[in-house]
Amino acid sequence: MPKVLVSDPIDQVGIDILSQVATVDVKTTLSPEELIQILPEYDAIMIRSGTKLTKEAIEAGKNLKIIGRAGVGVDNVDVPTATRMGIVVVNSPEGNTIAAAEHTLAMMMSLSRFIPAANQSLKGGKWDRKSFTGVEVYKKNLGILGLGKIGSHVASVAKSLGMRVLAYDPFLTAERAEKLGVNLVDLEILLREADYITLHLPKTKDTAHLINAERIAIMKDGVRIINCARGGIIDEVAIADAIKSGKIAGIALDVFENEPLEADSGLRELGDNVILTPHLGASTEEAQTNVAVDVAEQIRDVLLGLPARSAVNIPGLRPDVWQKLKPYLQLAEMLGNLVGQLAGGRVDTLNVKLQGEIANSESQPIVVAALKGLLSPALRERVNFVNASIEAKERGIHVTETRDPSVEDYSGSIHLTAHGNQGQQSVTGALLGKSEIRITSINEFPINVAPTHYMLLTLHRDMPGIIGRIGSLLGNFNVNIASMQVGRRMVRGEAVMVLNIDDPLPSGLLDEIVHIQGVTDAFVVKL
Ligand SMILES: NC(=O)c1ccc[n+]([C@@H]2O[C@H](COP(=O)([O-])OP(=O)(O)OC[C@H]3O[C@@H](n4cnc5c(N)ncnc54)[C@H](O)[C@@H]3O)[C@@H](O)[C@H]2O)c1
Ligand SMILES: O=C(O)CC[C@@H](O)C(=O)O
Repeated sequence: MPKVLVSDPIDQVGIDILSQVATVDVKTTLSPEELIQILPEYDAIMIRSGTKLTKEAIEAGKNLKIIGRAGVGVDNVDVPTATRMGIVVVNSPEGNTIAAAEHTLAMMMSLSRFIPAANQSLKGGKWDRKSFTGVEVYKKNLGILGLGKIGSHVASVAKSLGMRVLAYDPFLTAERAEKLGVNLVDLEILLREADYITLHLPKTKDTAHLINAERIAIMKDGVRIINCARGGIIDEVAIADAIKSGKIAGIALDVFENEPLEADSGLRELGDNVILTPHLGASTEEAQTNVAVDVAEQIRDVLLGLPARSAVNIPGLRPDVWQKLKPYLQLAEMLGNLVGQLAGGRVDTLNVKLQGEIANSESQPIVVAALKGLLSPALRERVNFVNASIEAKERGIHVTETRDPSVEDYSGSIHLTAHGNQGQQSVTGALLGKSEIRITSINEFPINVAPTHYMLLTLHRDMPGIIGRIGSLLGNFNVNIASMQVGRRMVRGEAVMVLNIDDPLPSGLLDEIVHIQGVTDAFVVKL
């Protein structure tokens, strides 16, 4: 049984799913050192935002196949290291959308009506109504930074509260914003016009300290800010200063530059107009069930050899799409392996052409499969679907993609062309029925060969006697031929022969074959 480590509190439903296929250890109080010490034992790890999977931790996880993040943000995972090590990283992109949006709205209302402070005051024995006169959100401007899943839900609720919604999101189309009934504006306009500003974007090098002293200075006096996205998008020192000066009327933070927030953080000292929650955006029963199921199912599937539906470092495939593409992925991998062996030396460019019924399919997984096949003779089990693209890039292999739906020889086929330091080679493959793989051309010579473990390929002149001579040579060396195919474009022109052989070719025999008169080249292929 594979072993899965659950290192943050996860809903029991997730543990039950994992237990169907693995031994599950739940250890939620590990120090970073303890984590590094035990990670080599595990095939998978499931985390929330508490566990930090640093480069060092991931490198210690020598047997890890998958990292499951029960939530959206993967900023606590060193994804490039995982990718380099061929570890799939999956998340739950939608499981906690509503929870985070509702927490944001609750923060906005709490800021407007001083609910936490009024509650504290009343429980402290007072009946103070004067200190807690709030403001209405009705007819106010809400500025949303990042109009993705959470931002969009906040926008639609805010509109129904009678707010005017402005959004800044450089990656969003004007059509999408219009459909949401939101005014898409420049950052500066949003900062100048908003009465409330809420953040819903990822933390990247471009968004770090996006809200800083300079940008606070151009905001309306009395603005209220909410951050339920990620700590560090706001400069905490700058907002604390702006609260103290009265420039900002209120701020509600669910996320912090350092989590857990330091016990002596200055933010804890600020007044009633500052509301702090300990990263609770995703903490609803419903969201925790959603993310646990979503991620546990993906870990279970990957441990069973199935694809993940929302991997962040490989193309995620829906099960129905995967069922359809699976035989083509196997075909692409075999063809990549074949064309790489024919190319012999270094490959600089690989063209992947999707033909017939798959011409309009998602190409990325097929390209990745072809690259995995291409690199597998050199990298063996070190290359997989996760790191094939990176490994190819690091080796300077440039990938191009083309599509031709008009090719109708087979229902769907894949054509690969590899250019390298030893020239150009091309292969085509198709499926017979639903899943039987056939090689249907080599260097544009039509053939129809079922690939086998050992194959001998020759390029030769189509003339009497050549095939017999090659056959006798193999017989002399006790190599058994299982089947044979010849492809040619014209009688007595150039031809290709593919022999499926039962045994590996003894050393020196290939050289003898190449020296037969009329043979221009010969290759031994091991698939
Ligand atoms: N507090 C919590 O517990 C909690 C829960 C869930 C999600 N989150 C966080 O909330 C954030 C949003 O999550 P989501 O699911 O809506 O993500 P999403 O990917 O659906 O949306 C993010 C949006 O940000 C936009 N964006 C990216 N860079 C930007 C930039 N420089 N300026 C403006 N917009 C930019 C993107 O175009 C996208 O539309 C993430 O940081 C996520 O980690 C927090
Ligand atoms: O794990 C959590 O509770 C927080 C999750 C949240 O930050 C996310 O990005 O999905």
